[in-house]
Amino acid sequence: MSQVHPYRSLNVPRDAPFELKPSPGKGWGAFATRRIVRGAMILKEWPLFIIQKPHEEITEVDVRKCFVQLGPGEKQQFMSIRDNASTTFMLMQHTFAENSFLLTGSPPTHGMFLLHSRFNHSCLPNAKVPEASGETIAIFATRDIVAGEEITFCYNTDFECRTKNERHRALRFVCDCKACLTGTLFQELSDLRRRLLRGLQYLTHGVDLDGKRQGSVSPIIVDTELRQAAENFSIPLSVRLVLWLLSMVLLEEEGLLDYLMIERLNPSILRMAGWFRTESNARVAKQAIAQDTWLGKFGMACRIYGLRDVADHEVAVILRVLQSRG
Ligand SMILES: C[S@@+](CC[C@H](N)C(=O)[O-])C[C@H]1O[C@@H](n2cnc3c(N)ncnc32)[C@H](O)[C@@H]1O
Repeated sequence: MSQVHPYRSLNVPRDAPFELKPSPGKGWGAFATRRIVRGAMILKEWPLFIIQKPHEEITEVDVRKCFVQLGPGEKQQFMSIRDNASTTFMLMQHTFAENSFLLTGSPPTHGMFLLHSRFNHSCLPNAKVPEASGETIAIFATRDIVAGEEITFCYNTDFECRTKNERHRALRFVCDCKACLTGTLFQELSDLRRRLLRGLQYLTHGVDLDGKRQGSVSPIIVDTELRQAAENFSIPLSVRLVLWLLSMVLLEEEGLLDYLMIERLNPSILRMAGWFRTESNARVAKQAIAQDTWLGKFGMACRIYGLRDVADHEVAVILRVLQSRG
């Protein structure tokens, strides 16, 4: 008689729109049992326990201290978690590291989430786990998901600016999503788009993804003058608006511009469009924002690309102050 897999003992809520089952090449995963519409919450979960420490400082002793305080059923659930559904973890510290999520707050807090950590990764996911602002985390559908489809989210927050090789190095496993399939046109374009997005992020934020100025190894912005303009925020407002809108176009083409990302980025774009003080620029910026599509907004904003604005100096000063405050 075949043995029941330990994951069968995990408490998936009865009304949850997914089931756990094997996902070829990825251990187990979560699969939709019915249609899930974009924006729907798929699962909200409380942690089994939390540890208030930076990730790299969490030790075996820390995890064991939490483990001994669990009830018998909870202990059994913790012990059921496998390394990619097959082998048991050698150390509890490893179980925690692979199956925990960062919760916002200070000091940094990590929670052990038994169900959220059963969802596999994709660089082109159909769901997202937004930054948590409390003890719970939740996963939301970022597009319509059909019954039977695997539900995935992206494990890292900056992957939209990382090429396939960079992503695989960070993941330590090989993803086989559409953006990772070597030898395809989509994959080649995906790498180009994500590399370009990293450059655009540098130009608009004045720092790289890690919040630091670029080093001399593998520079993102090669042109020294342009790099310095980015770093001291002296890029004109008209250029800044076009760069932001180009980022939105590229994210959309890549299939990453979900409603949560729009909610996060759009306020900055709207604010920026309202900063113009040269009347002709302000008019075009307003027209750009009024367009229905990101490509339309970008195309319209290009009409003022490179033009100076009365607000340029003031904007540079504000952005420098904001950056110095972190
Ligand atoms: C947090 S677990 C996810 C659930 C896991 N598949 C399981 O069976 O318990 C993360 C591990 O799942 C596997 N995995 C997740 N996404 C994957 C993907 N896109 N391709 C291959 N393996 C993946 C990797 O082994 C990874 O270390």
